[in-house]
Formats: sequence, structure tokens, C-alpha cells
Amino acid sequence: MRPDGPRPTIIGPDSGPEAPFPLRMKGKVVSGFGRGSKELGIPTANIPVEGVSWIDEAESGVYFGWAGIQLPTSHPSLSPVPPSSSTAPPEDKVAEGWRIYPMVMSIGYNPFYKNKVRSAEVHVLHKFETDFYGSEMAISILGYIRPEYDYVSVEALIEDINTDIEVSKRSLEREAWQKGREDRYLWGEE
Ligand SMILES: Cc1cc2nc3c(=O)[nH]c(=O)nc-3n(C[C@H](O)[C@H](O)[C@H](O)COP(=O)(O)O)c2cc1C
Ligand SMILES: Nc1ncnc2c1ncn2[C@@H]1O[C@H](COP(=O)(O)OP(=O)(O)O)[C@@H](O)[C@H]1O
Repeated sequence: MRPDGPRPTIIGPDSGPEAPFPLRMKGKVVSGFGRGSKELGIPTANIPVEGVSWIDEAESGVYFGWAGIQLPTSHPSLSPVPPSSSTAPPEDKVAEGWRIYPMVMSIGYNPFYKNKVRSAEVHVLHKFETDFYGSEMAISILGYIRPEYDYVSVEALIEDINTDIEVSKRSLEREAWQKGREDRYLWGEE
């Protein structure tokens, strides 16, 4: 059960991420249990964990970092990227539909829902006009926020996820953490 008490408002030192981060994984967005949007109002894009070398050793819990998504060229949320932006992917990758966003995610069994299989679920900190199932997504995890908990109610779970969103935004705003956006892995390169 979630312990009582205040939570840290920012994660990691101002100097930037520390080992073992960044932890990276990528895959096509698949469907989960359909609870993210409908029950919680917080959609989470699932990517398969099979074949991710570090996943078995990773602690279950909530992580944050950057996500690259290749949106189909017909996607209504494919807003233009200012070419002057130093953190945008290279122009050819922008043309292929790649965009970079901050993200917060959970890796584990979702104790509140008592899942039997381990999942990786990414909430992208951006408002999309439609879904992006089947899109290629690459993530670079830069820090660990907290363990997964069971909750007395769905409202208590939602409140903690909203705090995770704020902690992630605040942590990534710092200069040394913004550099993480320039990781080529985020636009599909090895
Ligand atoms: C940032 C974040 C934190 C989460 N923390 C927890 C948690 O502490 N306990 C839990 O049971 N589930 C947690 N979840 C998982 C939600 O329960 C999950 O996203 C929801 O069940 C939707 O599942 P679905 O996408 O497979 O439908 C978290 C999800 C996110 C995005
Ligand atoms: N900001 C967002 N972050 C993550 N996924 C989003 C977002 N906005 C829209 N989506 C879409 O919503 C889907 C997740 O919806 P959700 O209700 O959690 O269902 P499920 O987990 O069963 O697939 C993602 O796969 C993606 O296509």
C-alpha cells in the first residue's frame, strides 16, 4: 500500500542523469487492457518488453525520460517543428514523422490491478488528437521516481500519477536533462 507522507518534487542531481541511466527500449505501440484512458483518464502506450536485455533486472516502478514516436504522416497531431529548434530531430527524421516528447512510465505488474504479466506503459506528456497504435516508439529512461503501490481507490492512484507527471516535467526542464532529447536512439537509430 502507498505509504503516507510527502513525495520529492524533483528527481536526480542538476548535473544530469546518473548510471544506470539512460535505459533504452523500443517497439511498436500495442494495446493494453484498455484501462488507461477509460478508467483513469490517463492514456498509456504499451510497448512489448520481450527481448529488452535489462528489463528483468530493472526494479518495478515509475520512471521518466524522453519518448520518440514516428507518427504516420496522416496523423492530425503532426505539428510543424521549428527548424531552428536545437532539440528537434534531424530534418529528414521530422519528415518521416518522428517527434520527441517528455514521458513518464510504469514498469511492472500494476499492483492496483494485480496484473499477471509485467508491462511497460508510457504516458506521453503531450495532448494527441487521435491514437497512435502500431507506431514505432523509442524511449530513453533517465530516472526512477518511485516503486509501484497498491491504492485504496482509483482516485488515489490518479492523484499519484498526476504528481508523477509534475515531477517528471520539473526534473526534465533542467538543462542537463534537456540534453537527453538529442539521443539519436529516440528517432529510430541504434
Ligand atoms: C506514471 C504512472 C504511474 C503508475 N503507477 C502505478 C502504481 O503505483 N500502481 C499501479 O497499480 N499502477 C500504476 N500505474 C499503471 C496504471 O494502473 C495503468 O496505466 C493502468 O492500469 C492502465 O493500464 P492499461 O494501459 O494496460 O490499460 C501507473 C501508470 C503510470 C503511467
Ligand atoms: N498522451 C498519450 N500518451 C500515451 N498514449 C496516448 C496518448 N494520447 C493518446 N494515446 C493513445 O492511447 C493509447 C492507450 O490508451 P489506453 O486507454 O491506455 O488503452 P490500452 O492501454 O489498453 O492500449 C496509446 O496506445 C496511444 O495510441
